[in-house]
Amino acid sequence: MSTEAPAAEASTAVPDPAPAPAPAEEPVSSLEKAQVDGAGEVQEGSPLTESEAIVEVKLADLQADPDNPLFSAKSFEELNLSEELLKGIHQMNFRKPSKIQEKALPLLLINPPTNMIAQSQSGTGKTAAFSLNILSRVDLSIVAPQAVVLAPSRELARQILGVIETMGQFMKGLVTMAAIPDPNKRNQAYKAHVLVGTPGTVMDMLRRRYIDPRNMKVLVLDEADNMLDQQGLGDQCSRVKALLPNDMQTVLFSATFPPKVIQYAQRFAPAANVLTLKHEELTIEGIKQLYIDIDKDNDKYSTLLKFYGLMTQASSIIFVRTRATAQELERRMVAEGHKVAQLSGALDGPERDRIIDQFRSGEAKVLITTNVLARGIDVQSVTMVINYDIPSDMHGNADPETYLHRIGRTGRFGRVGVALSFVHDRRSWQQLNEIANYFKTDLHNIDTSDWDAVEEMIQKIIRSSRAGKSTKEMTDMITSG
Ligand SMILES: Nc1ncnc2c1ncn2[C@@H]1O[C@H](COP(=O)(O)OP(=O)(O)OP(=O)(O)O)[C@@H](O)[C@H]1O
Repeated sequence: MSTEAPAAEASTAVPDPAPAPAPAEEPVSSLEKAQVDGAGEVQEGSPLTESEAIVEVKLADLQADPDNPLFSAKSFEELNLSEELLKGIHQMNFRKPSKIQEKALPLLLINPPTNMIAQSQSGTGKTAAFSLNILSRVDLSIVAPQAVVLAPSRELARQILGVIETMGQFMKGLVTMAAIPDPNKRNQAYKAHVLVGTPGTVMDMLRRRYIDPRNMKVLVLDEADNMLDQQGLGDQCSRVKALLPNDMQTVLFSATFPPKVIQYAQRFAPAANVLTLKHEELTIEGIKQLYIDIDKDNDKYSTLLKFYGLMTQASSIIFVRTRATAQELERRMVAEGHKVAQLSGALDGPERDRIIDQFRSGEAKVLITTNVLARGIDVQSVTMVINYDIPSDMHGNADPETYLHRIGRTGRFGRVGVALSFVHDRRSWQQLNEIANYFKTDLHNIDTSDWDAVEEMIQKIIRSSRAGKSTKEMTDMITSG
């Protein structure tokens, strides 16, 4: 009986089916399956080719601005990385480290290894920071697990695995494996240097001795606040840690560390170097945050349809609260001839893999999903995020952290994006206000009296690059729409 924690989504629908006993994956590259953004692969025929080129050029400006989270004073060459890793980074088209990479890496690479708790805005390259540490510490002559990364969803685990494989492609003999639920593969030893998985599967595999803990050196929790704060996931992470050697380097990364979690995080990773940010510093300037005031709940759907044309210009994600809403929206939109895909924890693993891969490849441009994909998913072509339901907790209180992670699916590493939130009643209005106050950020109302103007304004944002533009200039651009 597997113990995978339920996905972080409101479950008015069926609970997660109990996944089959955890499965080992073939130790083959999952690169064919997982797109790895930043790997320098040309997206042939992609409508984004032009804007990708603009981002390349403008990135240099952003990385030269000390106030920008992408800024760095150093080069990758100065960060004490091996030749193989520098080649991997070069292959991924990374020119300069971001602030978090520049700050975290020297501390992570110090010997004896030190724990770390690190926070940095969404889309600023945290994955590369912890992956470079792992790959620097792996001894290739021992083919046994030496590092394990835990992530809250199978999609994120597969994505991180893809990044590690691309980054480590010049390390001869490197073997990596995913530890995520897969009913077709079971009772198989994890003979790999690096594992990336979901906490329940990793826990099961350690308990059943398919993962040998004896050579383990590094434990990473990505989206650590979420993993430690969620009841099921938190327990599983603690159990994994208890089954690993005591002297593991424990590394916790996230864009958000609410105060109530940080103390627990410090117990989980004792004596850690801590890099944190104020919540006012967390919003990304390149994400234009808009909201639309809808009179009646019933009009939400017809309002959504008005944005369909904009949604399909590049890629978009529509976030809803429950699986049932996700399914319902998909059904209605498909019935009306729109091309949309839907992913929630109600689907089985292979189906989820198929859908996220379709979305990454651009085959599906509009994805309807729940909070299960709110965190970590990196698809550079996402220019629009729609909060069809404002993120809230089980008591109906605003959930600013989830809002930040959701909107952070766009505006990745210097790109521009639009985040549009639907407000339809007093409660959703209060929730959005709370979120705006929490981050001390301005949200702009969309004037629905002239849809052509709305469309033109959003088009302008999607096409523009924020490089060199101050917040004020960007704000003027929106308000002058
Ligand atoms: N130094 C760099 N130069 C250029 N691109 C980079 C660099 N570091 C990372 N990237 C790219 O930036 C994107 C975002 O990186 P990543 O997914 O690691 O962000 P993150 O900080 O983990 O975000 P989130 O908080 O949403 O999980 C990826 O496409 C990655 O390839």
